Amino acid sequence: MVRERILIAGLGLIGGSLAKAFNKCGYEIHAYDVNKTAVEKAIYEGIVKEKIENLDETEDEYAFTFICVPVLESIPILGKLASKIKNGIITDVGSTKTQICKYSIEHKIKNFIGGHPMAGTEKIGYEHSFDALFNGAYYFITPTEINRKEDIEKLKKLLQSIGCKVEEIDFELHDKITAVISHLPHVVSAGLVNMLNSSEIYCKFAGGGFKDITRISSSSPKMWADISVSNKNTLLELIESYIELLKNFKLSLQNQNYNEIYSYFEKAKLIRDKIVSDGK
Ligand SMILES: NC(=O)c1ccc[n+]([C@@H]2O[C@H](COP(=O)([O-])OP(=O)(O)OC[C@H]3O[C@@H](n4cnc5c(N)ncnc54)[C@H](O)[C@@H]3O)[C@@H](O)[C@H]2O)c1
Ligand SMILES: O=C(O)C(=O)C[C@]1(C(=O)O)C=C[C@@H](O)C=C1
Repeated sequence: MVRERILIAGLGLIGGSLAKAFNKCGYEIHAYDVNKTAVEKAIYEGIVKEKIENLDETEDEYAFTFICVPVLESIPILGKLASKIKNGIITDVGSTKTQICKYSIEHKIKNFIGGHPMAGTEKIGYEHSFDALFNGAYYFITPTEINRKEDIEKLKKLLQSIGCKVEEIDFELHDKITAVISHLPHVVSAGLVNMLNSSEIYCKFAGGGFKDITRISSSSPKMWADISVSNKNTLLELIESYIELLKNFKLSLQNQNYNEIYSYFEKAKLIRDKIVSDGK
């Protein structure tokens, strides 16, 4: 029986995890990456069937194509792939959606549907990928007016088949939401680590609390620089709000207003406890 083919462009943590999940479901995976050793390892492991050397020579033979590279690299790759792939669905996994979706509209790429799994880790590269990464995770898709209904349904079904909870959302709203729950937290986490300035005494004694709140700072600098730049305006607004929030806390502390100080922590505890218990 002929297996449906999926092309993965960018075989790192996310591309590799998708490759492993789809391979398990019976798809034939072809992969492209500037890092040839990642693709070779995946072929050796039996996850990937074929290495694509040059995207300019891509055949129009894929039911689905996933672009899984850092967001600023994604648009040129979409441009190349869209000129080759006319039948199958092209999607991406980038953490920001406005730029790539606007590009697809401007260039009338009807078979492109933006996507973004709300699942990941702080690890980088194919060697850290695993097939269960998306199981039970929310997965945003950001269709636009140029997409065909049947393509949207096809992509949804594929993602559901690897355990994702698929949510359709407008691409600009997506970037506003993820700026709050993901992009600003990464900026803040990196800021807390940078506060240590590599000082030996701080690094030596940093304990569970510090490691918990800064786990995500071990993520890829390229990935986060790209995300920050591509969601610049929303992130700038949020940084202003966050500074305001810290200023208010500072004022409460300066005024020794115990009730306000208490409320700051109490409010956070209530919201955070609810997020955790709802997610169970
Ligand atoms: N890591 C996460 O938690 C997470 C979660 C959801 C979405 N994302 C998004 O997924 C995408 C990939 O992130 P990742 O975590 O897999 O990163 P990664 O660094 O693990 O993998 C990226 C892969 O892309 C390859 N690559 C980079 N530029 C390329 C290019 N121009 N052409 C071909 N290959 C190229 C790299 O060699 C690497 O193998 C990013 O857009 C990111 O925003 C990441
Ligand atoms: O768990 C982590 O390490 C992540 O940073 C994952 C995380 C997130 O911020 O929640 C990172 C970026 C994505 O676009 C989606 C998920």
